[in-house]
Amino acid sequence: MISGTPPGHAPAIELRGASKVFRTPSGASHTAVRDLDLTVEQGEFVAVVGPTGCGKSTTLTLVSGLEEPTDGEVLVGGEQVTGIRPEVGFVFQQDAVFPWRTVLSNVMAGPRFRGVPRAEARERARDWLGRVGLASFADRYPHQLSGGQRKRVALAQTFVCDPAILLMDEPFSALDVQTRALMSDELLELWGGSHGGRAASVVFVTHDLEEAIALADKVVVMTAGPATVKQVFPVRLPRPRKVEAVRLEAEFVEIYREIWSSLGEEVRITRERGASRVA
Ligand SMILES: Nc1ncnc2c1ncn2[C@@H]1O[C@H](COP(=O)(O)OP(=O)(O)OP(=O)(O)O)[C@@H](O)[C@H]1O
Repeated sequence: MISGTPPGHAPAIELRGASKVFRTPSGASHTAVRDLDLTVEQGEFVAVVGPTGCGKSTTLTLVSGLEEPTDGEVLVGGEQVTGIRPEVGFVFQQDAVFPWRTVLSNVMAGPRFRGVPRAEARERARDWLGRVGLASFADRYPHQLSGGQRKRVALAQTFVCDPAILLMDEPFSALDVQTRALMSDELLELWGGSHGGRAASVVFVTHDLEEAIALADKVVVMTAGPATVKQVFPVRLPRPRKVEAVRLEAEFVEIYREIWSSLGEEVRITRERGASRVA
């Protein structure tokens, strides 16, 4: 797996002084993201943590092209983002599966939508179903699967489109702790073999600091809303990693402590604001 942006190449993602102001139904304006600078190098796995409601999802929607920044710039591969781009894949908390389609048909849907001939789409879908351990579930419907299996379908659906960039918004938060650890390991394996073996560039939003450290090359701590980058922590734990094992390493515990003291402060600010609003 090759990671990092080669000289002369643009980073995978760049946000430069990006801000997003929403208009609320009452007509007031709400700044969700303010003056945010963030760079994700090619092949880099970046985890984003921050207090609830600070603007993490909004940051992802700016990169995805679903929303435009009110100010500043958002670039993907050195180009201004003006809409949804084919090389960007998403995995969200809710599974984006079609309930009336079989697992195979769900995984084929992305390539078919992109004009891949049916036979080739089927072959690629079967290949990815094999890689996520669901080869024998191809004919099932989503409601006949467990939460973890549905999440695997969602991963296969995303990776089958060979994304250069992967945006993940709390993808495993609905899963139990054990399944979550398993899925994190699987994600790391799939990521290593993604995008023709060059590894996709990932932005992974999570509330779980352990998950963030176990997965990422760097952890970005956001401020209490409006979101801006407070601090960036490189995670130099060796790869390949197994999340359950890596958690026990002294270096992991050390970096956890450091990031938590940075993040905890923002969580406290957010809580105090909430309390003063209630009061
Ligand atoms: N379309 C919208 N219109 C108005 N306000 C919005 C809109 N989308 C988000 N917001 C507000 O912007 C802020 C940031 O929301 P966002 O979903 O980005 O936070 P988050 O950090 O992802 O939250 P959480 O951790 O709880 O998932 C919140 O106060 C939210 O209410």
